[in-house]
This record gives sequence, C-alpha cells and structure tokens, in this order.
Amino acid sequence: MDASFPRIGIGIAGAGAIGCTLAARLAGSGRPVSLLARGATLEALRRDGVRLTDCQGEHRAAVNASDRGAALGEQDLLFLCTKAHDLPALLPAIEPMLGADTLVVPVLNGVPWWYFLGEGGRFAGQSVEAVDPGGRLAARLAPPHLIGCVAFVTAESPAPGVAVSTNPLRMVCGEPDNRPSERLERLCTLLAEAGIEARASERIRDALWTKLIANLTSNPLSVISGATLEEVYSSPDLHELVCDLLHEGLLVAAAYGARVELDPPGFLERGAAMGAVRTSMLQDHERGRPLELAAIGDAVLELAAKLDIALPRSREIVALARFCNRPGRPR
Ligand SMILES: NC(=O)C1=CN([C@@H]2O[C@H](COP(=O)(O)OP(=O)(O)OC[C@H]3O[C@@H](n4cnc5c(N)ncnc54)[C@H](OP(=O)(O)O)[C@@H]3O)[C@@H](O)[C@H]2O)C=CC1
Ligand SMILES: CC(C)(CO)C(=O)C(=O)O
Repeated sequence: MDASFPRIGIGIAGAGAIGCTLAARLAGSGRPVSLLARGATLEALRRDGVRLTDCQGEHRAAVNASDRGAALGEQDLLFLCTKAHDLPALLPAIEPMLGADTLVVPVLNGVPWWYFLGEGGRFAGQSVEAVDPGGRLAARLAPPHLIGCVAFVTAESPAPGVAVSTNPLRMVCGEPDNRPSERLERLCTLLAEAGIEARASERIRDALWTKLIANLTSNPLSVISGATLEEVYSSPDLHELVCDLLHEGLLVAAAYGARVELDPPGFLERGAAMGAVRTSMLQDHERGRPLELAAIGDAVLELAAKLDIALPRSREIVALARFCNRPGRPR
C-alpha cells in the first residue's frame, strides 16, 4: 500500500454508479474514503456502507459519508463523480475539501472544462462554454491542481449506495500538460491496488476523444431508441447512423490532433460485446433526470465549430435526445 500515496485522505464527491464503484474498490483496498453524498444515498451509506458487485464479486466497505464538505475536511486526493452539469453547483460543496495541495481527479464523461488548459496551442486558456459557462470551473479547478481521467467502465446504481458493474474497470489518467509525473504514477498505482486497471498516459486527450466517440455514438442514441450498447452497435437498423456519428467524432478528434487508433468494425464489435448495458444517459432518461448532453454533445459541437467543422448527424441526435427528455414529456 505504501507504494502509492501513503496515509492519504481520499475524497469522492458524488456517490452514484461511478462514485460508489470507486469508493467500494478504494475502501476495499484498505484506504479510508470520505464520500460527499446526499439524501437517501447518504442515509444508505451511513447505514449499510458502500456496496459494489463487479466482475470480481461482491464488495462492501464502510465509508465516512456526509453532505457537508466541511465535515469531511481537506483531502489529498478528490475524485469528482457527478454528472458534468452538476459540477458548477458542486463547487461550493467541495470547497472545504480543497486544500492548497489537493489533487482533483474528475471522473466524468464528455469534454472536460479543462480541455484547453495546460496544453498550450491555438485555444490555450479558453473555457469550454457548453460545460463551463463563464469559466467558473476553470477559475477554481485548473492545472497544476488536477489530473485528467477517462473511465472505461459500465456501471449502474440500482439502489442508493449500491453499484453494479458488468465489465472490467479501466481508467486512463494523465497530466493536462502531458508531462510524465511521479504523482500520476502514484495515482495509477493507487487505483491498480484497488483492482482498477489504470494506465498513465502522456496524451490524455487521445483517451478523452476515444471515450467521447464512444459516448457520442451511443449515449444520445440510446435515449432516442431505448437501445442497450449491444443493440446500438449491432443493430442493422442503426448501423448507418452509428457509422456516420463515428466518422464525425473521428473527424473532430483528428482536427484537434488526437491519435485515436480505432478501426470502425473493431470498435463496433467491442461496443456490442459490452452487452445489454444501459448507457448512463439512458439511465438518467428513464429516471426522469436531466441528460449530460452539454458535455457529451454540445461541447463536441462547440469544439468542432471552432475549427469550422460541421457535424450534422451529431447535431441531429443531440437535438432529438434533448427533445425526448423535454420537461413534461410523456413517460
Ligand atoms: N455509469 C457509467 O457507466 C459511466 C459514467 N461515466 C460518467 O461518470 C460521471 C458520473 O456518472 P454516474 O456515476 O453514472 O452518475 P450518477 O447519476 O449515478 O451519480 C452521480 C451522483 O452525484 C450526486 N450529486 C450530484 N450533485 C451532488 C451534490 N451537489 N452533492 C452531493 N452529491 C451530488 C448525485 O446525487 P443525487 O442522486 O442526489 O442527484 C448522484 O448520486 C458522469 O460524467 C458519467 O457520464 C463514465 C463512465 C461510465
Ligand atoms: C458505457 C458508456 C461507455 C456508454 O457510452 C458510458 O460511458 C456511459 O454509459 O456513459
């Protein structure tokens, strides 16, 4: 355990599918974990601890949980595990958990608010308006205080404080400025010790685009069609649309210099092999919750527009998913 961050205080903000998966794994590896949670989830965590069923079995662990960041205190490492649209409102709640040296690791899908921070280049320092209107997140959570992270995980939270994950847990982490660093290695070691396959990348935006393409091709479409990942990636009826979306995603990724080594037939095959998984966006839709379309859809369109790239299919499916999830929609 001492190979990575000895005696470190680990905080997790957001105790849904991903937050509970991480909490159960980290606490199960002997790490003390502090979870920022609320409502029924907080009650369940205090009563029963955090519970996870994954490919390796059942895990249950006690955690320190509160809905007040001040009660949890400053953390050495803070994983952010809410939906992207909940981050601005989360900021004041996590403020007491942030010390001068806290390392923040956002475990979220979509274009992150820090995309143009740390790397230099043509748009250096700009904020991503779709996910960070007015740049509040970038002003408070910026390099060198954060490490980028991409979660290749499929998880659901069937009940408060409970997560179920049916595929291997994989994460790619990287410094926003692409430097190798000791703290990055230690973060990956800490995750690996918790049973998560973690890889350090010196090109974190490559992994971001790979995941964005997975989300762009599946999440909004799953809302419109009700399809699982297996259905999205193998249905003959959806094939042309999915290929168009894939092509559009690859186009923007390449325009931003990302090396996404992805052969389309292999990508579809691997997606289908994920099985009867409901995307996190479909889960939100079925629960009548807002969708993460700003981060997974609008932000990609925003980045494409900066380079004068049109994404007609992506624009359509994002608009359609938003329509399906409109307030007052029939259930
Ligand atoms: N599920 C998956 O398979 C995957 C998800 N992701 C990404 O990971 C991120 C998290 O997703 P996921 O875990 O599925 O989402 P969930 O909706 O399951 O969990 C989010 C949690 O954050 C909590 N939360 C939001 N705001 C606050 C707040 N102010 N204070 C305390 N708790 C708060 C929510 O509480 P409440 O319920 O009370 O609103 C909820 O428990 C997303 O960006 C998602 O796209 C990435 C890979 C796979
Ligand atoms: C499972 C996957 C990869 C689907 O795009 C995902 O990230 C999600 O559900 O949000």
